[in-house]
Amino acid sequence: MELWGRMLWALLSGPGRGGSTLGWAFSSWQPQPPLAGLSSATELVSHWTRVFERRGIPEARESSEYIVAHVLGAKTFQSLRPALWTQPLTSQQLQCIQELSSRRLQRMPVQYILGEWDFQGLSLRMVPPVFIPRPETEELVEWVLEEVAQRSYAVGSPGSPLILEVGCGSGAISLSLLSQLPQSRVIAVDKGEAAISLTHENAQRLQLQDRIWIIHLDMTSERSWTHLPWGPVDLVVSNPPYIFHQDMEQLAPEIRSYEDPAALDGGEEGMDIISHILALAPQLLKDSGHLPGQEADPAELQRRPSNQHPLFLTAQAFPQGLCHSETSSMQTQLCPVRG
Ligand SMILES: C[S@@+](CC[C@H](N)C(=O)[O-])C[C@H]1O[C@@H](n2cnc3c(N)ncnc32)[C@H](O)[C@@H]1O
Repeated sequence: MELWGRMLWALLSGPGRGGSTLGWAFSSWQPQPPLAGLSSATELVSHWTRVFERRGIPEARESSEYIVAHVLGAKTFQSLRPALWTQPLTSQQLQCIQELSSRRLQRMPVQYILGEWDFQGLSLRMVPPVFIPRPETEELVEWVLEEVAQRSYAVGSPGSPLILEVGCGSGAISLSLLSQLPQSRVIAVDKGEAAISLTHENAQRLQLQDRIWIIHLDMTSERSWTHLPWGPVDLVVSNPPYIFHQDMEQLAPEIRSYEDPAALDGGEEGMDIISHILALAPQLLKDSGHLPGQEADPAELQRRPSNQHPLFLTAQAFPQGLCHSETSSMQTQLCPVRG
């Protein structure tokens, strides 16, 4: 995950921002002949690190280590048995490393190249263009877990809490919550067909399909909320599209070329989806009387220099309403203020 923390900054900095020197590496890339003379994992990592560096690929060493480790059946290079570092690779392995590395030269994110990535200890399938879960989103899961731990529905009550996730993407948030809250149920919605299909696949893969209802739904459509199964919910959680529309062009090639723009583009003020969620929350939440977000002034949210607005709302009243706190250059959070 450390890779992502650093890689993400590079990705979001993008060309022309933060002194990035990156350009479109693949424009000049040509298929390369087999790597005669290179045979061990260590040599291959060094070779591809140099190639990536020369082509301005971010996280050159980490990228090559992940690729080589993956082909050798490990998650990280460090977790490979030391004997494998120096052992000659088969020609099939060499070929495979070359193919995967060529995708990295085309700026494909490592997560898509490997086809899987860990989130909250779960191994999730990753398929373009479904949004790759960011490490910051793990914090959102932690807040929800903290919140649930403080509420009575956390203990012993089957089917509780009932959680709605708006924009489930790969299913990262929903499935993490299900795996850590064995009594909970989740309704996961997304307007992207690829996202819905990947959430289904990840739910099956993790054997969590029995407690999740996955719905293909555009949450901005009028009729959308009349057909929710299981009635009003205890919690609404979302990591909605969050990039200001005018910043979309500035995104790094990894994001711009591979991730679904609909997962990123939050409209002119970055608030399109979040405003919808706040408006709908009284209908969606149990104890519909009180929406913790009522005190959140959308105008104030819009003034925030945010790139990301993860959010969760609960059915319980929080007298102090919502606070906004920025934990990194990447995100603004909405969280309940506790008394
Ligand atoms: C930033 S991604 C978050 C994905 C996932 N929750 C995560 O954190 O990895 C936002 C998701 O919201 C979905 N989305 C965007 N607009 C939507 C809408 N109007 N209704 C439902 N889902 C939407 C996108 O398809 C995308 O999967």
